[in-house]
Amino acid sequence: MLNRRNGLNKVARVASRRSVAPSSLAAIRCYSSQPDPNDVAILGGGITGLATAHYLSQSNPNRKVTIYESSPRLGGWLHTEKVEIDDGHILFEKGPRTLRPAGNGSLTARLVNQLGLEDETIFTMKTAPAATNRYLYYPDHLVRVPQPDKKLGFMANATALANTFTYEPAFQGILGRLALEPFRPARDSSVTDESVGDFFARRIGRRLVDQVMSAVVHGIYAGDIYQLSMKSLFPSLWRLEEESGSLVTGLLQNMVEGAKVPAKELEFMMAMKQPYPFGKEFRKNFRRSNVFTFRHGIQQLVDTLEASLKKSPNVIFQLNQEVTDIKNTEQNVQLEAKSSTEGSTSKHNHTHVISTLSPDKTSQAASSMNRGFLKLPVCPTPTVMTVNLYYRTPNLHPSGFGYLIPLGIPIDQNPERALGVTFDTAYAAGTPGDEDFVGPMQDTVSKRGTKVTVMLGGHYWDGWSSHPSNDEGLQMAQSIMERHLGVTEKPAAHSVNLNYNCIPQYTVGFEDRVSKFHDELSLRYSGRLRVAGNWVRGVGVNDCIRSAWDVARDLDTSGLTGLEYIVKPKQWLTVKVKKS
Ligand SMILES: C=Cc1c2[nH]c(c1C)Cc1[nH]c(c(CCC(=O)O)c1C)Cc1[nH]c(c(C)c1CCC(=O)O)Cc1[nH]c(c(C)c1C=C)C2
Repeated sequence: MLNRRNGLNKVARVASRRSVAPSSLAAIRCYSSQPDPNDVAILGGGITGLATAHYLSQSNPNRKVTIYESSPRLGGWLHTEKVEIDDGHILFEKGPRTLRPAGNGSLTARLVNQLGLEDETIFTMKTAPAATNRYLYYPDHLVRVPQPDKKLGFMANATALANTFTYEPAFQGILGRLALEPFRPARDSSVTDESVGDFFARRIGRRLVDQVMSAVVHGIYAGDIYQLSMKSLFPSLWRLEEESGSLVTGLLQNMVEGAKVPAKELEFMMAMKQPYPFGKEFRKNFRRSNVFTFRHGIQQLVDTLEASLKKSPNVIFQLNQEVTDIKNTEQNVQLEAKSSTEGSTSKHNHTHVISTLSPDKTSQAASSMNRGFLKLPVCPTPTVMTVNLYYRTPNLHPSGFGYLIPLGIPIDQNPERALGVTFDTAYAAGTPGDEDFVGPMQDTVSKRGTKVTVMLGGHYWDGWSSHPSNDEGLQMAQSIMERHLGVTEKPAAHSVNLNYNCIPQYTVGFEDRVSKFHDELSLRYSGRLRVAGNWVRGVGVNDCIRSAWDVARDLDTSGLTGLEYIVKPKQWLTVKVKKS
C-alpha cells in the first residue's frame, strides 16, 4: 500500500524523469491513500463498461457500481436491428457480427455461460464455407485466399494453392520473395517502431503488402497498413526479426523449440484451461466452431448483461450523462456529469473510476479543469459506415465469409472508399439440418435470400469534415454490389449506419504514447482512475471483455492504471503448443 509520503516521493521520481518544472509539481495534488474500491464509477456503457460492471459485481456483490453513459442506449458499436418485411424479419448487425472462439474467446464463452446464453448461441463450424473461403478483390474478380479446406483432400488443396500462386496476379511472385526472406538484412537496432506495411515491404516485398496484407488490415482495423504499428500489432514477429534476423528462420525455430509468449498471457491461458462447468453440447460446438453469435444477434449479449446487472440493487445506470470532469480529491474522485437531455450538471463522488472511453475523451475529462493533466493524443479512431442489404434472391455471392479490398486498388476503381463486404447469409443462420451450423435461426422470413454488409470509410475518411448521408451510403453500397458481384436487384430491406470513431488505430509509436498517458494517469490519480477498452487489449469484442476482466481483477491492487500490460517490460516465456 502506498502511503502519502512514499506516494509523493514516487510523484517526484516520475516528475524528474519527465522534466516537470518544480512550480507545476507543487501544483500537483496527489492523494495516494487508497480507499477500498467499494464505490466504483464506470465511464461508458459499451461492452467493456458492462462487462467491467459484471466482473466487479461478481467479485463483490456489495460493491456499488455506477455506469455513466452519454447516450440513451447501452452497447456502443454492438447494435443489432431487426427489419420487418412482408413475411418476417431480417436481422442486421450495425457493428460486429460474430465472435471468435480463439484467444480471448474462452473468456467470452465463460461470460456466455454465466449469462445463461449457451442455448441461444449459433455456431458456424470450422468446416463451413464461411470459415474456409475468404476473398480478395483484385480488379475485376474475387480471388479466394489460399487456406486449407478440410472437406477437400490433400491433392485438391495443393492444386488450388499452386493455381492461386501461379495464375492470380495478386499472389504472383510471393513464394519467391518468401524464399529470399531469410537473406534480407535485419532492421537496424536503433529502429524503435515501424509501420506494418513498411516492415513487410522490407522483408517480403511491397506487392504482398499492397495487394494482400493491406486488405487484411482493412478487415480488422479499417486502417491504413502504412500507419499501423508493427510493434503493437505483431509483437512476436517484431521480436522474431530482432532475435533471429528473419521471420522464416525464426518461425521454423519456433516450430522446433516452441514459441515465445508474454508471461501474463501464459497466466491467462493457464487460467482458461481450468475446468469450467460448460454444458456438454456447448463445449463440443465451441471447440468445433470458427465463429459464433446469438439468436437475437450480438445485441443479445448486451441486453442480457444489462438485465443481469439490473437484478443487483448495487448497480446503477446513469444514461444520458456525459462525464465532463474527473477530479481527484483527498477522500475520493469527484465526477461532474452533464445531462444530455436537460443540460444540467451534477457532481458525484466515488472511490475509483474506470474509464472505458477513448483515450481522447478520458484525457479531455481529466484535463477539463486545467489542473495540468497533459492532453496527450494516443490514437486516432476512424469512422466506418456499414450498409446492410437483404435481397430476396439467394446465392448472389460465392459461398464464403466475404471479401476485402486492398489498398493497392487505385481510388478511381474504388471511388466509394469501400473496405470490404461480409456475406452475412453465410453464417447468420443455418438452414435446419445443415451440419455446418448449430443453433437457432436469426431471420424469420419464409425463404433464405442473400444478406450482405458493405463497409465503407475507415482510414480513407481521415480528415474528412463530413461523411456521406444515409442515402448516399445506400447508393454507394448498391453500386459496389453491381460492379463487383453483378447484383442489380433492388434490396428488399436495408439499414445504413455511421459508426463514429469506432476502431482505435494502434499507429506507429503507440506504445510510447501510451506510456506517457500511463505516467500522467499514475501521477495525477494514483490508481483511482483506470482505463479499459478496445485500445488496451485489442479491437475485438473478445478483447474488450478481456480488458474488462483485467481491470476488474486488478482493482484491489493499488496504484495501477490498467495500462501496465502495454507499458511494463514484458517477460517472454517459451511454450510448446499442443493440439487439444
Ligand atoms: C471490411 C471491414 C471489416 C470487417 N470486419 C471488421 C472490419 C473493419 C472488424 C473486425 N474483424 C475482425 C476483428 C477482430 C476481432 C475479432 O472478431 O476477432 C474486427 C474488429 C476479425 C477478422 N476479420 C477478418 C480477419 C482476417 C480477422 C482476424 C481474425 C481471423 O483471422 O479470423 C477478415 C474480414 N473482415 C471483414 C471481411 C469482409 C473479411 C474477410 C473476407 C469485414
